[in-house]
Amino acid sequence: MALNLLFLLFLLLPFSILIFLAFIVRPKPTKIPLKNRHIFITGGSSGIGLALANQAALEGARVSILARNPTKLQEAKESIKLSTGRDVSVFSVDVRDYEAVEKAIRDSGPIDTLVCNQGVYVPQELEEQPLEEIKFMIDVNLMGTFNLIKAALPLMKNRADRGPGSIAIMSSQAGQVGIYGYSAYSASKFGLRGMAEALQQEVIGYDIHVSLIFPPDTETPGFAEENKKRPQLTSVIAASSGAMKAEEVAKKALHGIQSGSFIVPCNFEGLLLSIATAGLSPQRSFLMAFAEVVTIGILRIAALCFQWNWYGSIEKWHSRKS
Ligand SMILES: NC(=O)C1=CN([C@@H]2O[C@H](COP(=O)(O)OP(=O)(O)OC[C@H]3O[C@@H](n4cnc5c(N)ncnc54)[C@H](OP(=O)(O)O)[C@@H]3O)[C@@H](O)[C@H]2O)C=CC1
Ligand SMILES: CCCCCCCCCCCCCCCC(=O)[C@@H](N)CO
Repeated sequence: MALNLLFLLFLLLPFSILIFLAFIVRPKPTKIPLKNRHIFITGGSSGIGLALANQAALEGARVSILARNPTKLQEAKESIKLSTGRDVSVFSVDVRDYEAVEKAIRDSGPIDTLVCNQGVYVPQELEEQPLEEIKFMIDVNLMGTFNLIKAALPLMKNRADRGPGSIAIMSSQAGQVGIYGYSAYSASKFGLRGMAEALQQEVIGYDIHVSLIFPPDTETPGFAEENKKRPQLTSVIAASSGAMKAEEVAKKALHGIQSGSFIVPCNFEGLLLSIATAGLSPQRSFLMAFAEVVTIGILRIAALCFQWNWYGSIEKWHSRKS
């Protein structure tokens, strides 16, 4: 009996510690507003970025968008004007060009929320993929985001009494788990996570909150292109998490950004994936921290089942080929 009680206490220990900690370190919930504040969205002329720009404009934000193609930017500007009645500023810039990025950010005025959403994806097996394509993804997705943040930070830090700021980075579920055909793309997105974890520690003192967004496959013009040449196995494995509409992803992303969450999953599978891969990333919500701690074990089992299933598909695919 005494032994049973001791065992029960032992089991309850992690929960008791958590509840105790909740009382001392109660994290204050941040609300990072959009209304009348400046949000700067890269890749804002298409897909998820365009949906983000639209919804932010609807919420009363001052919106700037940046992308390369000026025609697509103009079309985006007109479509946002039509659906929200608001004017957005457009900047035709390649994120790989640091000087041009710096100039656009300076010209756009003080930024409250920077959304680094530009991204390119060309899936292929590493052995077949030309090095130029690998470098292209690393340069646009990872280095481009370094360029943006490096240019924006000095100005974001000195926003003088404008309330909390935010830096949001568009990753992908392929930035939480490596997927067949995505060696370069996953590397670029995993890289963003390392950067974001370090950056959050560096900028919290200026009341700037970093958010990493992890969408599954999302119906966008870029995805339609990708789908034409995606290896079959990539599609089979990615299907484990279903597909979303750009508007749904944008809605989840804006909600995550406004609540100052570090990890922002977009669908149910994404939530499980985020807990299974939480690692040492920060967590502001006590409720989520609690959920993470109690479900992590069972989610590791689920993760292994997914992996076994994926390796099964890979094996089947090889035996069918030979
Ligand atoms: N769709 C999906 O399935 C998923 C997408 N994501 C991520 O979401 C983000 C947006 O994807 P999605 O909406 O599908 O993409 P789209 O291809 O539809 O749009 C990409 C946007 O980025 C811009 N862009 C691309 N390269 C550059 C560059 N070098 N400099 C400046 N702007 C650039 C494009 O404009 P332009 O070409 O004119 O420069 C366009 O506005 C990406 O980071 C992607 O990795 C994550 C998970 C799933
Ligand atoms: C513990 C339980 C785990 C639960 C489920 C795991 C499912 C993982 C699926 C990963 C899908 C990756 C899609 C990437 C989409 C993308 O980025 C491209 N379309 C290019 O933009």
